[in-house]
Amino acid sequence: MTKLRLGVNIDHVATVRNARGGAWPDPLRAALLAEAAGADGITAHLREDRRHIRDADIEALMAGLTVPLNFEMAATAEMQAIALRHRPHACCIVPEKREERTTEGGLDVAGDAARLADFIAPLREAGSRVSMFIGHEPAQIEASARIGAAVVELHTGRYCDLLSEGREDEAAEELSALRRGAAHAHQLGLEVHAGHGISYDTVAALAAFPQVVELNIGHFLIGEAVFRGLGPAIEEMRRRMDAARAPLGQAGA
Ligand SMILES: CC(=O)[C@@H](O)[C@H](O)COP(=O)(O)O
Ligand SMILES: NCC(=O)COP(=O)(O)O
Repeated sequence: MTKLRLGVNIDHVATVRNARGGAWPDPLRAALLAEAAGADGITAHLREDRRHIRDADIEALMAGLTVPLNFEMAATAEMQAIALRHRPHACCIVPEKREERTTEGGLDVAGDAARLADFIAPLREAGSRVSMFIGHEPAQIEASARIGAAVVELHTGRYCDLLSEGREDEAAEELSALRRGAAHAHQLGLEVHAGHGISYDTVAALAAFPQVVELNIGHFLIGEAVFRGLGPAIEEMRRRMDAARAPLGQAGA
């Protein structure tokens, strides 16, 4: 059985660094600490506006990491050239708007399938696993499979927001839709990941989806690190993931 992997997103170490314009805290140092605490991979999103991660961070991560890098990128020519230069383990194609506070929704793969098929082909040929960051709608999942993506990452932000707002019935509906989406994607031969906004309160329900093999978690962990340290914050997330997975017989497998 496949172990549920934890990808730690270190974007918001860079957010803190950039607030003062210097070099501290260093995202690579955070990534190496995350590795030591049991992260199976590191995720970093090089936004077009460079609001957190910068080009030099990607270079440092590529040179310094021993676990795989999941490079989050918009479907632009600039980002494609950067990905082809670095050839990260994975390229996750995300929608991006400069005016958004965070990634607001999933990529419209169904509405832009021909362009995205052409866009991801060189990334695949360069050896990166291509992942589409999408919502749980069947049309988006089916289009991701059709264009040749290896992976889909389901956007869990709405579920996490609804639960933290106490809107439990709506959260339960969203969770069911995510569960159906994970099963549908798996049936189509896609590897299934999930991420965005995941916290200690929301991780168990998502880790319990048997088809999900990777969770990418960042903002909550970097915030929690202020209180308990990055290593312990990650170890507690890992413990909760394994506990949720144990009934499926997949913990530590
Ligand atoms: C795609 C995704 O979910 C993450 O990369 C997230 O977007 C990073 O944080 P920001 O949205 O704050 O840049
Ligand atoms: N792709 C989602 C991710 O990398 C982490 O998102 P968040 O936990 O920072 O919201």
